[in-house]
Amino acid sequence: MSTPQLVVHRDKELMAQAAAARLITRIVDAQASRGTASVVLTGGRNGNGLLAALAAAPARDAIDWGRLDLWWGDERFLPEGDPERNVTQAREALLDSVPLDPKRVHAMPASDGPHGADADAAAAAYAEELARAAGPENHGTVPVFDVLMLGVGPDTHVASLFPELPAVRETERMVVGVHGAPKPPPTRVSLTLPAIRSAREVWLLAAGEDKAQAAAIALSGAGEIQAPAAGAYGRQRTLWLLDAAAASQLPRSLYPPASP
Ligand SMILES: O=C1O[C@H](COP(=O)(O)O)[C@@H](O)[C@H](O)[C@H]1O
Repeated sequence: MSTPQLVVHRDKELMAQAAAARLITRIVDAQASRGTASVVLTGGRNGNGLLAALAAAPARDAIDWGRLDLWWGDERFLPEGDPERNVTQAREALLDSVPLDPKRVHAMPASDGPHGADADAAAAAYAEELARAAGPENHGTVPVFDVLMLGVGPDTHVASLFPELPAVRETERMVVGVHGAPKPPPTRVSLTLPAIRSAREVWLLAAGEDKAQAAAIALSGAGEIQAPAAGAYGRQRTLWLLDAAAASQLPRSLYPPASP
């Protein structure tokens, strides 16, 4: 488990631009050392803000897009092309404008896909896809992702792991169907905490006043069942990327306010 590090930016626009720059560097470094890179995307406002900032960054051309694997931390279980699906929003924000290898874009199944409306079967299929991509060093379960990004919900949810729901208690499976989510749509597919923790780096994104309480709770020693964001950490690094509004309720010991 890596201890969370905090980076606080002035506002959400700067946070998105700085996080995009950080992601470019991380991908380029991984491709230089291992030939490929793997990134897990998040849905939500902050995740999509980062992708849009990446799309606008001239340095995006430093990435070898054909040697990048993209995965998702969660998906809203809706028909293909639904505007609320995380992959639809990611395509619009960035993916449609860069030369990715379609075979390396690992979207989670849709509710009108091969598994029909069975979110549990869709989750099992995604777990198999992850297992096929995992090398022997990963013990055959999930790849060691270079960067896994998570938006933090106002209720401390990450991916589609909501407080107290069964998905956040999962310790064996890497991907689960989520039923009865408090945020629409109620049916989702999500990586579990053990899958999230297989990443080298986990980045949690939180911008805006509505995230301030969630960040304060998750970073103040809350349990992961009550505050799923508290259980999200990477093997080598756990990075919270915040804007000043989201950091405004953090204890002084974690983030001292700016001097007058
Ligand atoms: O529904 C979801 O919400 C969270 C957080 O989204 P935000 O808009 O409050 O930042 C997101 O991380 C997750 O991927 C998504 O499915």
